[in-house]
Amino acid sequence: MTQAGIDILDVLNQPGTPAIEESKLFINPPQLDQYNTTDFKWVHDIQINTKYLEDLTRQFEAVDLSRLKNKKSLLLKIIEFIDLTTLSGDDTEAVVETLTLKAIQPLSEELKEKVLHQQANVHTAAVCVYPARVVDVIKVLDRENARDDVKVASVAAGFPSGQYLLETRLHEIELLAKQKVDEVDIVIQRSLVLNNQWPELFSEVKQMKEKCGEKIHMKTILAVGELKTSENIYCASMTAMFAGSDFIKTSTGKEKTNATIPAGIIMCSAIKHFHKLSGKKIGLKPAGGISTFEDSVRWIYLVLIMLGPDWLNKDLFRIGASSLLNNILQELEAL
Ligand SMILES: O=C[C@H](O)COP(=O)(O)O
Repeated sequence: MTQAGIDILDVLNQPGTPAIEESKLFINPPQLDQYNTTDFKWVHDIQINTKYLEDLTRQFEAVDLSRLKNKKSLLLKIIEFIDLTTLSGDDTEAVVETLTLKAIQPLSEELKEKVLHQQANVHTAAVCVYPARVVDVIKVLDRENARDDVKVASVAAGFPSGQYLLETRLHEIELLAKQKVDEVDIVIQRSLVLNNQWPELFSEVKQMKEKCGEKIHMKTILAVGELKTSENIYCASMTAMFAGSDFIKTSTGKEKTNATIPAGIIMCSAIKHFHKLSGKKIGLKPAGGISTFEDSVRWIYLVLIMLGPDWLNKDLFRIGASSLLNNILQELEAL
């Protein structure tokens, strides 16, 4: 991309925009009408065209995003996409209080004056914590009268490994539902993918969604860095969506490899296929290692190109991140 001042929503028509021929992502075009959640035979026909995936990844990574116009509104938009996260063993009530206040009011008075003028305040989409810290988030949101502004999200289902008995994992979600969280980020048991136990994966995720009910949005973390193949990422994405996930999420942030562009391409393709099949729009949440403006814009751009502008709202797109917000604030200060 060589022109100066290109709006993110104009990039579709710019030279240098990756021209996606989605069917080329697969060696044989996926037979969507064969997909089912009973015998899962279709899984064996999925074969990703690695060379095309590499080409596309290169194209996405080569796009020059440094000349985007209206950086300020893009930075503010990114704040609204963030699930502001702390997932540490040493999280305390005080740590979570500070984080939640930051989610409610990320901009200092001075910065607000500088960049927002008379506009309404900006918040992050959610605060995301371990189950034991949910109570701390709710306490602050209630006290600040901000329960409608920022969602309460908890990781669950034996996060981050998923290596707990199903009964324990389901019970954890049940307890979170009683605490009235808005969103639950469950993690799958990777062994079910690695051993091709697709009906079992479907059944587990479905039971988890049943514990969430309709009101609680369930984001399913695939831990793509541990799924070994692109085919597994695609099939796990489809299975999670068939099982009722409202979002699919790349990573816990604890794997050696977290959110990557090739995984994002495959997940977007699965979301597109699921939309074609069911008419339902499922959200995407890249998470893990996303810490800069450039990282975030690249994901926004990927979603825009692969899924279209309809997906660029916080009901369908989130960025899970612990350190991104501070960097975005620094970028705003530097404007
Ligand atoms: O879900 C969110 C991730 O755990 C955050 O990962 P991060 O600490 O690399 O930003």
